[in-house]
Amino acid sequence: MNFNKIVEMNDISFKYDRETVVENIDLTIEQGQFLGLVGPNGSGKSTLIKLMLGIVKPDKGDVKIFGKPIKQFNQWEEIGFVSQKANSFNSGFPATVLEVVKTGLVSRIGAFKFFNRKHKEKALEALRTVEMEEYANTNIGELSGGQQQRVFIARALVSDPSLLILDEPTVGVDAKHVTAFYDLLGKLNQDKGISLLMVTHDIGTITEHATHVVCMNKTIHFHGASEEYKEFDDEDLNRLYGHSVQQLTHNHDHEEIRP
Ligand SMILES: Nc1ncnc2c1ncn2[C@@H]1O[C@H](COP(=O)(O)OP(=O)(O)OP(=O)(O)O)[C@@H](O)[C@H]1O
Repeated sequence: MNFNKIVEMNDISFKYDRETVVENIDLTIEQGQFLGLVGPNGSGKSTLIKLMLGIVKPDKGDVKIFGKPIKQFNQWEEIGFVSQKANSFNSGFPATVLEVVKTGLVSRIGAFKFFNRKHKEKALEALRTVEMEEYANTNIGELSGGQQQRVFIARALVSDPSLLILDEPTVGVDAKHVTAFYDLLGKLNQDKGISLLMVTHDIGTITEHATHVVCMNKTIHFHGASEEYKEFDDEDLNRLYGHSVQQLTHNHDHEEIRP
């Protein structure tokens, strides 16, 4: 879609019950950006995404998607979303990879319409992009976590989104496949022109790949170019977050600990 600002969040606050978990957030995602969203556990990252997708409504502030107030926005095929738990199908799940990817077209063609040959081609093309075409007829549950994650990216890509949002996509992905996964994201961003927002705890790796980094802990403490973030020393980071940067780390075994 031809509008430079994909997402605009203006002075957003949100609370579950009585606890405010997102406070006074201003955030814009522009076409072409690859944003890494980092912050400690429970800092509101997933909630921020829910606010962006209209899954929860802010108590204060407004969200615009492609310049339209979120309430009026209805072209949701423009925003692809891969959730944290996408790669957790067990081996008995009765759907092939191709069938899973085709469900990504439902918002475009309607839930009760039939898939045709064109849709199959689209799904195969998305699988080619993530280098999983050869598994089209394999049951999704037979794939590894990393392979399943690629399939879910294909499902999000099949409707040609402008922005792909990924919530901790490397959790459960074998460490040796994480590099290839980032290469895939780089290809989507640079070759296909898809904007990316990725939630991660892997600060070291994300700053190597993303164009921009957003650090949040209820509110945004830093939003700028990855290059700028990489210049920070421990003291700068402690000042940014108001506490030790160690609190930014997570206990996933395969993830890096330090920026
Ligand atoms: N549905 C809910 N009802 C009540 N509180 C919630 C709900 N979802 C999240 N929270 C709380 O809101 C806060 C922010 O949670 P959120 O999941 O957005 O953080 P996060 O940064 O994504 O965390 P993590 O890195 O652990 O995934 C946490 O304190 C969490 O316990």
